[in-house]
Amino acid sequence: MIEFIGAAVQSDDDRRTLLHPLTLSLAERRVSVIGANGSGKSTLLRLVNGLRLPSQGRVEVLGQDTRKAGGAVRRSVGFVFTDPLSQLVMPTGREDVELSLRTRKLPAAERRLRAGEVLRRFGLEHLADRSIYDLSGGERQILALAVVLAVEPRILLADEPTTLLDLRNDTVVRALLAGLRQQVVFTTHNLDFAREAERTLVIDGGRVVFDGTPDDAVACYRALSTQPDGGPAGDGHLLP
Ligand SMILES: Nc1ncnc2c1ncn2[C@@H]1O[C@H](COP(=O)(O)OP(=O)(O)OP(=O)(O)O)[C@@H](O)[C@H]1O
Repeated sequence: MIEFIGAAVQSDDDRRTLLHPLTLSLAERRVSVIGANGSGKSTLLRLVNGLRLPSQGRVEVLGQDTRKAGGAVRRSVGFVFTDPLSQLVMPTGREDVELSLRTRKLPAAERRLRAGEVLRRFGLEHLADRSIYDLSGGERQILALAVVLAVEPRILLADEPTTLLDLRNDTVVRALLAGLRQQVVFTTHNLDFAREAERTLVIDGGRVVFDGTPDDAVACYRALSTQPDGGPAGDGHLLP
């Protein structure tokens, strides 16, 4: 369960509101977040794992305040970035998975064993000892997911996880995310992918302007995108 309680974000110089005060709870297993470039989608995701702290209000994840219990929140919440190279820090995939498992304080031999299991589960074993720079964008994206999921976070945040992928890898990553038992909150510009969620938020100018079913949310987003003053459509829950 993720709870925003009057949570708002100001820019670092305090001159812009990046996210207006937001109060809502997310308990669904799949939640998508859509909206124009720069509308605040990543900002909202970053609030959930404490990468960003709210300027006012608070965010609670699994009952823990991201400000007061940042470490515990980050242990429960995995984050996959759009660009996998921004989070793959070791020369090879195997080392990256092993590094991720270090946070679980396992002995080295067990880490190596577990890393092998994870790489096998994600179909990456044959690539595990190659330089990450020799992998394709899709292979890197799946590896980044494996690295994050190796420690079995209870919630996964994925920021445009399919943006860099071709059709085949897009299908692979979407199927992988669909099969996870974790709660997954993802941002995307792919409206078909957004529809695979149970609930969709539409963000516009730093405000969650619509919260409802994916189909209604997509209709709302289309209306916003085509008419300068287009309003939300459908039966979803409008937020002030
Ligand atoms: N630290 C910061 N200081 C000032 N402005 C910021 C900061 N971080 C983000 N922004 C701005 O906040 C706005 C929202 O950014 P955010 O990355 O959340 O958008 P987004 O909806 O994820 O966009 P995209 O679809 O392009 O990835 C943007 O205008 C961005 O430039």
